[in-house]
Amino acid sequence: MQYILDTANIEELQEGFDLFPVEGVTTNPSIIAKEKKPFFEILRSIRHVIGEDAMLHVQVLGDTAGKIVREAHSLRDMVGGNLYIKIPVLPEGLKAIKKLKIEGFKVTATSILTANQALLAAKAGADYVAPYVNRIDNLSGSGVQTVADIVTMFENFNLPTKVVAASFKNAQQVHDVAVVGGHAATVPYDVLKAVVSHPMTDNSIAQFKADWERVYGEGRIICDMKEIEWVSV
Ligand SMILES: O=P(O)(O)OC[C@H]1O[C@](O)(CO)[C@@H](O)[C@@H]1O
Repeated sequence: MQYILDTANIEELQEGFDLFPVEGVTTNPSIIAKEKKPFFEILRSIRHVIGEDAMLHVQVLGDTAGKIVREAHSLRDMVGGNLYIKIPVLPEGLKAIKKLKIEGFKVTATSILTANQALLAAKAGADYVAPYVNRIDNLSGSGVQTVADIVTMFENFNLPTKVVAASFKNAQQVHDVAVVGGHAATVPYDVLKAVVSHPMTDNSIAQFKADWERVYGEGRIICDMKEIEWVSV
């Protein structure tokens, strides 16, 4: 499963890309608006931090296929790199996906709440579909089951489209999406940190350190000959 960071915050992206095996970034208008800076300035800063090869998924705002296609062209000109145009899965969005795929754009279909919507987006040519796990859960549905259904549908019909599950609020949702074969998960940075953390891991490390320090003093191993000899005495 690919891990993607769901944030436009530059400090989070610098730290997240430094520490974690993340392969890209997703944004949407709400995530961008939180940063309170000019749109293209934010996107260019993100591209600078993550490099040209990492995926950057950027959502359009247009409500007709024509407007969406024009926005996609501007994004390609102004941001570039490994760019995915995020398009909401409305009828005009499906039309835009078909047009943009003919022009060679990479596309992520977003705002997906049902497996039916995901299948239509895949048939239109989307590279990724983004079902909203937590928002589905909040409507008494099962976000994870929706992801599982989409994965099954794509397998049934041999579709190359990948599922990038989105809208996560906790680590268990990320776990469950991986178990059902979601190809990617786009997660806020705090959720990604929750995925790696466990209190017993911290306890174990504290215990190792205390045991070491009781015998050897300062807790460190440095790999030059002097230290190795010292350690092995
Ligand atoms: O429910 P939330 O946390 O607002 O998430 C909505 C999701 O929509 C997306 O735009 C889909 O890619 C993500 O950026 C985000 O995870």
